[in-house]
Amino acid sequence: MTSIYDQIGGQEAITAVVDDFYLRVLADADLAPFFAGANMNRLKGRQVEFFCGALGGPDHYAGLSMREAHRGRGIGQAHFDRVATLLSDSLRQAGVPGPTVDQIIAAVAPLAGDIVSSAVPRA
Ligand code: HEM
Repeated sequence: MTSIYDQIGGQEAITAVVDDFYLRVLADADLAPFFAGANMNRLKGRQVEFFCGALGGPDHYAGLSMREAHRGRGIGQAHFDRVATLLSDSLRQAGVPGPTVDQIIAAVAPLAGDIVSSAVPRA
């Protein structure tokens, strides 16, 4: 069976989606503060590698585990859900078919267990 990675256009497509995704994240007043001081180019590179591996493509991800990367950042479930919504918007914008978008969001949803560390979303 063709991987989601191949279906959506491989690394080039994922790079475009990740670029668009972080534009949306940084434009969101609730999410932007989490990324103050982040090296966005490095983060984008890691995110592209992470998604390539997670969606069935080549796995060159050498970054931190999801738990290590997000520990102590006070990320609530509402923040996670907002990030998932923006990712979904970027995927649709890139022309990824709805059912495939749903599959991708379903694949990342369980990561909340490692990423969310605060029950109460930060105001
Ligand atoms: C689908 C969910 C998510 C995935 C797949 C993901 C993936 C990643 C990856 C791959 C890294 C880089 C780790 C490294 O440097 O080795 C990272 C870092 C980070 N993530 Fe996430 N993340 C997700 C959700 C979130 C959410 C919901 C927030 C906050 C609202 C967030 C905030 C951050 C921050 C602040 C960093 C560190 C940036 C830096 O200073 O380098 N992430 N994430």
